[in-house]
Amino acid sequence: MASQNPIAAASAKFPKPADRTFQYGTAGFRMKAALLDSVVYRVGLLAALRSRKLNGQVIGVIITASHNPPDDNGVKLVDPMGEMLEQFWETYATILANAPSDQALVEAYDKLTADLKIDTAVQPRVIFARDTRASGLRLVSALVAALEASGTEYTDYKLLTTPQLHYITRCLNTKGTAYEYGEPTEQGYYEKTAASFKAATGHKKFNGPVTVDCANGVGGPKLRELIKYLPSPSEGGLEIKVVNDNVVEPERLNQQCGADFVKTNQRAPPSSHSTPLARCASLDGDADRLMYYFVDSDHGFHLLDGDRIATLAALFIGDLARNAGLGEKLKVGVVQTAYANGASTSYITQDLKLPVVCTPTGVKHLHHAATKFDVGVYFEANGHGTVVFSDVALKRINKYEPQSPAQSSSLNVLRALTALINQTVGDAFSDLLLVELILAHKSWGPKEWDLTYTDLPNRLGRIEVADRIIFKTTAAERKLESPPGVQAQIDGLVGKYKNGRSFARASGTEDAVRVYAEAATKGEADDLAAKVADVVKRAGV
Ligand SMILES: CC(=O)N[C@H]1[C@@H](OP(=O)(O)O)O[C@H](CO)[C@@H](O)[C@@H]1O
Ligand SMILES: [Mg+2]
Repeated sequence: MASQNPIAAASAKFPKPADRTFQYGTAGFRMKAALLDSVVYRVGLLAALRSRKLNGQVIGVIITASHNPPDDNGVKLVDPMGEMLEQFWETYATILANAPSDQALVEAYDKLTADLKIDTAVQPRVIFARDTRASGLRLVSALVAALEASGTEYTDYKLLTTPQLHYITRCLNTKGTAYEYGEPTEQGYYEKTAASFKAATGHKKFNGPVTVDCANGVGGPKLRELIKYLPSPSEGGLEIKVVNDNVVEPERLNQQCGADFVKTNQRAPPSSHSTPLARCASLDGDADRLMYYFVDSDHGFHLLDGDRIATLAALFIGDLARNAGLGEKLKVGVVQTAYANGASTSYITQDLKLPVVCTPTGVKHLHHAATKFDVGVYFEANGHGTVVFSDVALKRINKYEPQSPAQSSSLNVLRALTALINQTVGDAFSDLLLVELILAHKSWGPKEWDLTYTDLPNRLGRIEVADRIIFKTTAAERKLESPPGVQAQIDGLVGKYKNGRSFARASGTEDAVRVYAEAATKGEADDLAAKVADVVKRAGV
């Protein structure tokens, strides 16, 4: 009988809103927190199934809505190696989330168990954490109800940044193997990060402090914690000034601050009192994105976004590999999306002479493409990214016998970087420390970094249409194949602008079509974006 089934009984406490259809998208499930209880309950069930299917490996669940407003929330699953949930399982998540009743949910759960040949004797294991949103605790209780109803062993890591939970998931699943990733605790994360940062920095000097805007999210308290493990400024360590770290008033999360504010508005948070050439950085609400910026007395605000972090990392790691004597043996490549500034792509191919791959939007696509290189540097322009080292690359780096003191010192830095950089997912903390140590090694300020190439002026717009699904893309989202004829119109417009490039695609996270345009001048980029937007509007009615 349905009422005796523990899954149905617990589900009754988290009824699905009848008028809603949910979709596990690019960022998991994300929406107004008030709508999310049934979804989180069902994601808990899916986590149990996934862990059972993978022989009891630990699955991570993170409750966060990243850069979204404070009254949103979201939930995402983390696979055993700390990667995003395998794409095929997104469909199963969507099936469970949309089962119309408690009984239908049990049937869907049982059907998945049977179809996927899941051994019900396997003990599932799940870990979870949340960001600082007010709704987090309530949603945790829905998750716990699912884990208990499905007989899952679980650990609540309470408040963590998203990348910390990815790190711990990988640590737990690699413990005792040749690929052991680290201590599966928050403290283990700080210790590994701090030790490798110290080793990679050596005796290099930091030129003044970096101010970090924490979006009033979980990054604030966690960055303060990390700082305790880093060498202090009086010992020659990096001075990190933490700002926008108010988590006592959760309604301030991502408000007038944070990485998304800075990227979208192309200006510093109003609370910033930065002096010329001082390094500033902004995290997003779950600390997996990072933006840098500075002001100078001549030109005002300069944004150093994900493209800049990618190019800086690729430049530095390419040089290190060559100087260590591993230049031929480590193929470094960069992965971007169509939103990367065209000037960054030219800089990577023409100046750094490294290959660039363009993938569709969404970190999972970039991450996957990056693993095809020995050293794959991937970043979205919005500041989410990391560097992944293949197993072969790690072996080469660890086994290589340096032939000179110069090779030895480069090799040591490279080895330290493989530990510093969070290989599971973009991590604003390890990316921040990576940028800082590169600037210290090069004796660069933000201005020298900015001068490596000049961004093409660009414009990103958002257009609401009746049905965005009709906008179908090809060529890693750079061309529209439907509606018919629209791409030809866009090509016609682009051809009229010097250095013009533009594309339109349906957003995966919002009910809108995004239009991106770049051109030789700001005026032309705006003009091109407006004309392409008109084409999209006409096609979208
Ligand atoms: C132009 C842009 O910034 N798009 C973002 C946004 O995706 P859309 O599919 O464009 O809505 O959200 C994704 C998830 O956070 C992020 O990966 C991506 O970079
Ligand atoms: Mg985020």
